[in-house]
Amino acid sequence: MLVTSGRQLIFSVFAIVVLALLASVVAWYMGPASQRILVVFFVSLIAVVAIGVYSGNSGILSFGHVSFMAIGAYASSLLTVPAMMKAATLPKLPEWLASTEMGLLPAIVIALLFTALIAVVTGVIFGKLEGSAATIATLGLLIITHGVIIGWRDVTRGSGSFFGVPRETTLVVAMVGAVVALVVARLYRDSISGLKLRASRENAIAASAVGVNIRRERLIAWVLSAMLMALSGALMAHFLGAFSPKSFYFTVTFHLLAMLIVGGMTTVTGAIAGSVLITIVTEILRHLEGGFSLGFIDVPQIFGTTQIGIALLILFAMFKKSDGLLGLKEWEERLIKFTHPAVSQQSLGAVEPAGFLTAQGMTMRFGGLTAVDKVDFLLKPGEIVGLIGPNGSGKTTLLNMLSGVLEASEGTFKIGDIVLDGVPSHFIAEHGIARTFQNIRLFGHLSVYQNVLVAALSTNGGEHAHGRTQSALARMGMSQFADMEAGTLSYGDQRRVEIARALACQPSLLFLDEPAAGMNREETDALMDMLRSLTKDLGIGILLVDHDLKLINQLCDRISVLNEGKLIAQGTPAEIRKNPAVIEAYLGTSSEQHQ
Ligand SMILES: Nc1ncnc2c1ncn2[C@@H]1O[C@H](COP(=O)(O)OP(=O)(O)OP(=O)(O)O)[C@@H](O)[C@H]1O
Repeated sequence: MLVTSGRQLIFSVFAIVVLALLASVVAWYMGPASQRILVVFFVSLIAVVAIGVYSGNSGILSFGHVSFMAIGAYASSLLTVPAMMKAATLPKLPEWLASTEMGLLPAIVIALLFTALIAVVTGVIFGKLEGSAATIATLGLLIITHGVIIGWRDVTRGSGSFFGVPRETTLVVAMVGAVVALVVARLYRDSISGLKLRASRENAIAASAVGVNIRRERLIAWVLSAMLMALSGALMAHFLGAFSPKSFYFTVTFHLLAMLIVGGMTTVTGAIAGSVLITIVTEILRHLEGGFSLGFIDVPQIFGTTQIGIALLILFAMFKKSDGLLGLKEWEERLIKFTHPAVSQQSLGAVEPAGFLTAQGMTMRFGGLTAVDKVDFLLKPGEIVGLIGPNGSGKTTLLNMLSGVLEASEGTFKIGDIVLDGVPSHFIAEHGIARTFQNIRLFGHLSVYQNVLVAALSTNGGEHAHGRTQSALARMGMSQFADMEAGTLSYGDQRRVEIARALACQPSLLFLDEPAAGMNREETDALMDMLRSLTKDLGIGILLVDHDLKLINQLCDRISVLNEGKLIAQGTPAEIRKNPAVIEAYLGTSSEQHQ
């Protein structure tokens, strides 16, 4: 299922096809040299968008994708090289492979499936890593694959040239391959999976907290991009007719990443622009590399001019346009307004009868510091419980444990009968607990609508996702901001979007970490009315962390008080106001002044 307007996609696909056809016709008229350049461009473009599918959407730069290109090249070549040639050049091949002689299309299909298999295995392993650790792991993949290819002589001819590959990648074949890859990448970007992955790139903790299973989404992108890389590798092999392990190593990795980084990693438009630019620059510099004359001065041969030129372009992009020349939006997203589907709004009440949240002995240690110490806690649907305490008393840490953002050092907690100890936060969101964050965690470069839609799509099986999204935005008074980039909103509006996003999960329990921070008195009062209506109309239970004691006193049915990680009091606002331990630890000498 797609999450963008059909009009944008139709324009995008139309433009891709027209541009590819136009370029092919022009190259056809210009002769064989231009055709060769265009074939290499198309095949490289497939690889660039392929890396973009994973790196652009997940935000994890991959140095290892060229491995899949190599696997595609060797696999499809082994399946297509004539049996006689294999008998002469690869005498130790297993019999079934030695006698196999396929056409290009079936060979590519099998090569892609084989690559997908390897990608599933490596993706599951790498999925455990985050950020730069994941990037370094992909570098390891490149080096290991290269080593395996060199070492597996009986099948690959080791470091020698693998030749005799049928040259079947014509201009038309390369063009069709590129169009397919571009359309797949474009559709993936605005698929449900693509949107969830882009949300996780913006903020992984928040994405998980609204129900996104980040590992699963990364794996999907990894496998899809690996298959596109294999397509590129296979087409390259069948264009060159001969290649070696060196053809799929650092140099090509550098070129492809340069195209992606310079153009813009997150969009298909950026991948195309970067590929065009780097191809043109490479062609120009290749001609100049051997030395040239400016008329009054002869410039001598400078070894590595092309690489230096490309590296300078990367540096320029990093300094001046860190999101790439084309930025973070597709061209059609800039030109064509997204119209939200007209759907009936949905109730935001929990689908299933909600259970109590019960927590016992919750403890969190950070090294020698015990931030939360054996805290018991209860939250029922339909009630509002305040959690207060001086700065650093452990409120946010407790909330993080109960929402799966942090794994407790000790203690157990459950919603209804479902034990939630040690489960990831997307699992907790799927079981009816939604939250907001003290330091706002929106998906800054996604629209307000997309921010909320991600949550709706990731919970309750994604049912009526647009209806829930529109209901949540309407309830928070944010419908008119739906198309704005979330990161551009004012502080107070961002907090409202965060609450709308949490509501779209149809939670039975809602944790709010300082929701009134950054709001003026009027806005805070409006927020109070809204929170009351959530408990009254929808039966949602709210856990409210805030330093605004007026808000807490007026709104909460019960209050729990933490001090230095320990629960020092629980009771109604009236009881808490009179509690001597609270007065001493938190309220100072007089409780009245805080009412
Ligand atoms: N990831 C962490 N690593 C180490 N120490 C941490 C971490 N998170 C919190 N702490 C420490 O745990 C203690 C409790 O912090 P926490 O943020 O939960 O308090 P809080 O009551 O929410 O404070 P505030 O009202 O200022 O938000 C503090 O001493 C804090 O420095």
